[in-house]
Amino acid sequence: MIPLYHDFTDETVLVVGGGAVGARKASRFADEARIVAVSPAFDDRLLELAADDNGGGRSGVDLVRAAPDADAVGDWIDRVAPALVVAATDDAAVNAAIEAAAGERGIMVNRTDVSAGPESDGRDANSVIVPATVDDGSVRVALSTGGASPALAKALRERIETEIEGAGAMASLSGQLRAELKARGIAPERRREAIRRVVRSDGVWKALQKGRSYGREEADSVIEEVLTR
Ligand SMILES: C[C@@]1(CC(=O)O)c2cc3[nH]c(cc4nc(cc5[nH]c(cc(n2)[C@H]1CCC(=O)O)[C@@](C)(CC(=O)O)[C@@H]5CCC(=O)O)C(CC(=O)O)=C4CCC(=O)O)c(CCC(=O)O)c3CC(=O)O
Ligand SMILES: NC(=O)C1=CN([C@@H]2O[C@H](COP(=O)(O)OP(=O)(O)OC[C@H]3O[C@@H](n4cnc5c(N)ncnc54)[C@H](O)[C@@H]3O)[C@@H](O)[C@H]2O)C=CC1
Repeated sequence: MIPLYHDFTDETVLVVGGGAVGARKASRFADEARIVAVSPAFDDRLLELAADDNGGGRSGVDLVRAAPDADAVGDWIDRVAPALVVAATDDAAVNAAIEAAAGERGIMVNRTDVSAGPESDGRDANSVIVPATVDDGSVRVALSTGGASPALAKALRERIETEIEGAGAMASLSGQLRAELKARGIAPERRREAIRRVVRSDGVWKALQKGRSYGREEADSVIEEVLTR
């Protein structure tokens, strides 16, 4: 499995099953995508999500009360035309039918009730795993145990949370600096060396905690040292 980052802006995610798991997945994807959740009953978290989906530039969360059986899930996929389907019912036969119907249509599917494919040595080609994630600004860590232990994915995510603190500010500063060095016409080898030093400098990381201008000052001295050698 190869991890990739996918932008769901302007896309729809169909979540079938409105329990705790369906609610967690819907809430994750609602940051970007329009959500259509289909279920005979909805977790409180999904009801809240749908109620305040007008704020924050979200694309919206639509709740549809229905309980499609295995034969009907294909029609739901055709009607909603999602980029991704999340199979999150507590009915394994329905989840399996969703996976099959999505597969026939070449649509990504996240099956929440199994860790691997039928042969247990892999998932279907279009079957995706939702990783545990940590964000700091534009920096995003995604973590999977290959389905072996979601609880471990969560525990590791909690550890990494403190580890990447400040990475967003560093990404933003070093991104600006590399653009500036390019614009100044600094030779590529020097430029790369300077940026590599900046992102590894404890001094710059520490200074950034005080504020961007302190980080900038510290980074400038690291860069000058490289350029004047
Ligand atoms: C395969 C996968 C499919 C998918 O959903 O994409 C899947 C499958 C299953 N999860 C199960 C259980 C739990 N899942 C969690 C938590 C998370 N599960 C997530 C992802 C994934 N779960 C994918 C693999 C990810 C990987 O590769 O590691 C996370 C990371 C992301 C997210 O869901 O948002 C999120 C943590 C988010 C965070 O906090 O950062 C907890 C912990 C808890 O709740 O405290 C438990 C209980 C403890 C335990 O059982 O481990 C069960 C058994 C159900 C049962 O027993 O009936 C199955 C089915 C099976 O294993 O067969
Ligand atoms: N991937 C993950 O992280 C985890 C996965 N699971 C698995 O995910 C599944 C769901 O877990 P929970 O949300 O805790 O269960 P739940 O029982 O709280 O929710 C299931 C939801 O599916 C709905 N549903 C049932 N039949 C349906 C149909 N035909 N169409 C649409 N909706 C239907 C129910 O009304 C209910 O709202 C379980 O099979 C469980 O094994 C459980 C924990 C974590």
